[in-house]
Amino acid sequence: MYLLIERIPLDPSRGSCVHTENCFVPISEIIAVEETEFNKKQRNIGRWQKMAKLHAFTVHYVKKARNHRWRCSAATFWCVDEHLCNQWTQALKELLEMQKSRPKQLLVYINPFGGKRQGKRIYEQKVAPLFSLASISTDVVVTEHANHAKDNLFEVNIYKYDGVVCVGGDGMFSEVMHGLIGRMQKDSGIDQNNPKASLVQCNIRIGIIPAGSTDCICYSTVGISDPVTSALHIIVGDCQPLDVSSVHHNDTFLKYSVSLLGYGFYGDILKDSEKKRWMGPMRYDYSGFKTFLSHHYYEGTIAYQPAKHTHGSPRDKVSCRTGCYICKQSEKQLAEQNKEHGLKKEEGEEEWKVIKGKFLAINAVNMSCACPRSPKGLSPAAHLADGSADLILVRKCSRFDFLRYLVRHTNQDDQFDFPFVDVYRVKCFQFTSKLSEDNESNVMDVGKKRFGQFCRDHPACCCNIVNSTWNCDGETLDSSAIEVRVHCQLMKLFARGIEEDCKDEAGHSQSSIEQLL
Ligand SMILES: Nc1ncnc2c1ncn2[C@@H]1O[C@H](COP(=O)(O)OP(=O)(O)OP(=O)(O)O)[C@@H](O)[C@H]1O
Ligand SMILES: CCCCCCCCCCCCC/C=C/[C@@H](O)[C@H](CO)NC(=O)CCCCC
Ligand SMILES: [Ca+2]
Repeated sequence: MYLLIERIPLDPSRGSCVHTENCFVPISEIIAVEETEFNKKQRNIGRWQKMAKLHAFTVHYVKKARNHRWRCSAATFWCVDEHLCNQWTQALKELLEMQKSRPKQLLVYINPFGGKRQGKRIYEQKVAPLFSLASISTDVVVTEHANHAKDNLFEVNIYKYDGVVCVGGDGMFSEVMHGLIGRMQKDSGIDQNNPKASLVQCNIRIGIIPAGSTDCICYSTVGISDPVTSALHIIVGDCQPLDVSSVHHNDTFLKYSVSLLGYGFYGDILKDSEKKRWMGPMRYDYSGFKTFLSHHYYEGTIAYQPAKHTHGSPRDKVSCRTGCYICKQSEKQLAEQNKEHGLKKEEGEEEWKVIKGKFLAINAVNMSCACPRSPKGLSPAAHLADGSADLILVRKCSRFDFLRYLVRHTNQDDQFDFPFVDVYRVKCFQFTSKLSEDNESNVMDVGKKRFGQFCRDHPACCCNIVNSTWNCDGETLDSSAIEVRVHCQLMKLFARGIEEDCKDEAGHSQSSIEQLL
């Protein structure tokens, strides 16, 4: 159902400078309806001036602008008949009440130190007024230390909320996600340390108000990193399911990941950049440049099981978009497989592919990982909710070739069209570094551990005999040997995926409005 809003010049004698503009607003994209005090002095109401009393109501609605940006716009409708005005207000309010997916009560966590340290200001100035306009009540926690939000989610009555909002970057989102998923498993008696456990889906949606350094999860699921746009997606009650990878080492749970699990290049950048947090988002440019120059590669073995249930491929030219067909099909396919065979049997039966090599980077991404630095992301055709991850292996190559590969993160060219880059769509994988293989196979050879940082045989070859670290959504992992499994649609966001290109509708008039339906 739509509301047609037609803006017409109120004063025909001045009509030349006030243009007519029509738009259809789906009821689902109305933010609020308010009774309005109509103040004659504020407006030149022309032909209406002689009338005694005007009654008015205002509809606040989502206005879609360029590049997936949403803004809150308003249209005031007025007439002389008070009863008619009340009927309209009432009818629209009832329609809004029927939008059951809209949140009424939210738990908000603000990281005051994420990104440029603007989280608190962004929430107070840009988001809180919109929540209040939409009659959403909130409990707000400004975090005092790392893991505050995560620990808090194990203590509060989460079931009284329609969603949890995090104001911060990917690290803050990760905290809230760990809190929510961990809490759900605890309440259902599921042991997270079991890598084969069937995890319980988390139906409490998370909203991300971007205020971090990369904001990759927000950008990849909404199409823009913009606090007002994200607040509006929360208000209208959008829902985007999301795949989550669990990461284990030797039957011990390490972390969940939704964006990038990166070893080598992205792990090294993260490790170096953590020491430079005071630089803010610039730390990634500094550490990125340094890591690029160091050109370290790492030896190891990867074993993976291909994601046969999904129709897509990482080399597809089409991307995951709102209402994605591939995500829906993959979910159905997985559910059927699990019903027929049971998870353990099915996984046990399928073959593992094994790859040994020297790698500059190993990137496993559950989503495109698009962000302002890389608008198409590390795997442009990755899907948000298809139960698979794209495993990208960048083998040892020259600095120049690696630079060519990195430049393709930022332009339209195919990132996988290089002889030293391979990409696979997988449902699970394991990685062991050469160093840990050697240590395991020859634990008595303590001499190996005593070498300095670089390869003894080839001091200038950049072959690192220490391990790199895994970058797990912007947090480092303690272990280099890991076992990863994708859990299809384990959680949900207040988002709708990236919408197909919508035309630019920016630049509406602020003139008064007459109701036409
Ligand atoms: N009050 C706090 N003091 C210190 N650290 C905090 C606090 N609240 C949260 N954190 C931690 O700060 C880390 C980084 O935060 P956040 O992700 O918001 O910003 P960022 O790292 O700049 O951005 P991005 O993750 O997008 O690169 C998170 O891992 C979170 O655990
Ligand atoms: C010569 C031009 C070369 C330009 C290369 C630019 C490449 C940019 C790619 C960015 C990919 C981001 C992937 C997302 C990772 C997040 O989970 C993580 C947490 O926020 N961010 C980083 O690790 C921060 C990673 C930042 C890397 C710079
Ligand atoms: Ca996926």
